[in-house]
Amino acid sequence: MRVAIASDHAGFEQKQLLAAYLAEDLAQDVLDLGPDSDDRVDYPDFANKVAHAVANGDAEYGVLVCGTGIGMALTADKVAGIRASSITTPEFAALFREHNDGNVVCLSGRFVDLDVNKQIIKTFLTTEFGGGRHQQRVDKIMANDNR
Ligand SMILES: O=C(CO)[C@H](O)[C@H](O)[C@H](O)COP(=O)(O)O
Repeated sequence: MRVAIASDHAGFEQKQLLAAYLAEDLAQDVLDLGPDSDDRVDYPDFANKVAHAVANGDAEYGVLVCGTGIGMALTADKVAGIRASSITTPEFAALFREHNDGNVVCLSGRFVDLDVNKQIIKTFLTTEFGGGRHQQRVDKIMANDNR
């Protein structure tokens, strides 16, 4: 599976470690869309890179890391085809996949420990969408893409 990942300066350190975790421990094909240093950048520029990679099929899932995960989620979720959320626990990661068919998970590099973010990513990538009643709700969310 191909997973796109990016961060801003606040998420850079964890992004580097999480990209290695994805490749080495979870055996994913990782598309690292930057940045290459912790120089200050604007998170929407990197959220857009990952969101468009997922929306156009270059990657199946996306991972974004900023200070809180919130700014990344706000940006990525505005791209057609994207269901992005800030996630801070593995339990929410499971429900984000099972109920919402989330495709871009947004993490906090400043307030959530690396080990918890690893668990979130693992859960996010291994939990299936539940379908059924959840599908009709996701369809209603995605109808907003055409408005
Ligand atoms: O987007 C955010 C908040 O929703 C992220 O936490 C950013 O990383 C943060 O805003 C960056 O702030 P900084 O003061 O420029 O480091």
